[in-house]
Amino acid sequence: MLEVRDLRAGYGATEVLRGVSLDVKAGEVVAVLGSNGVGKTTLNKVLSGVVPATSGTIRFNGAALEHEAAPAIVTAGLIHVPEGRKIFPNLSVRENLELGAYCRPRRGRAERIEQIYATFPKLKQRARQYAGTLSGGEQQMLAIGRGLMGEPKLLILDEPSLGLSPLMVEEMFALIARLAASGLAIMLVEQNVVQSLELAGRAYIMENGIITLSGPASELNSNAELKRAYLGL
Ligand SMILES: Nc1ncnc2c1ncn2[C@@H]1O[C@H](COP(=O)(O)OP(=O)(O)OP(=O)(O)O)[C@@H](O)[C@H]1O
Repeated sequence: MLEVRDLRAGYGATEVLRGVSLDVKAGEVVAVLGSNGVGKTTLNKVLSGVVPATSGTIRFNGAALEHEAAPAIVTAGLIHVPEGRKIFPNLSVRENLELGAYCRPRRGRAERIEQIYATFPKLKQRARQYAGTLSGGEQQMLAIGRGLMGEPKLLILDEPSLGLSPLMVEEMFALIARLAASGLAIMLVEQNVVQSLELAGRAYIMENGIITLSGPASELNSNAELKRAYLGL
């Protein structure tokens, strides 16, 4: 579904991605793991058309996306739920959800919102509240719900567990597992290594702008030496 080859990008003279290659197949959960500052968020921003690639290719369901702008990428079904949620605090929960569908036809939008409410009952309870009044966990759910409103074929989740209480982290991973069970392809970019490896089918480990290791998540999870060497666990 997603095929990234030798992707390079950065900010000004600073190259952050130094030739990243990875794949996500239909229906797969793929974890991209790595410590602070290795370039995970930059990768997500390039994949979603926010930061331009300097070279390399991004193919999504056969279409070349490396030169496309964000709206075309969203329309193609590659949707990024950003780190830090980036909800609109002064809009209501429902308005935030509606904005997630801006690339989709109006028809069917109300039904889609009802589907999101069925997945996230708390968002229904708070539909008319300002999004800024939600708890951190609820805001993360809203950000994911807003992403789902765009009808993703592949959902990129950037650090969905960041800043949440341990209980909320459990809830968040359970939610991601439910989304994956529905057949949605997910690229999970996380620092929460153990839970991500338990959920994902495959994983990539990123260090200093390149992928240094990849393989079945269960293999990485059961190899203490690899975890120590690559993930500092
Ligand atoms: N807008 C920017 N301008 C200049 N440098 C940036 C910018 N955004 C990120 N960087 C730098 O790029 C490098 C990679 O950052 P990035 O956010 O992609 O890493 P990350 O792996 O997602 O880390 P984190 O988990 O902390 O978000 C860092 O050195 C960071 O300082």
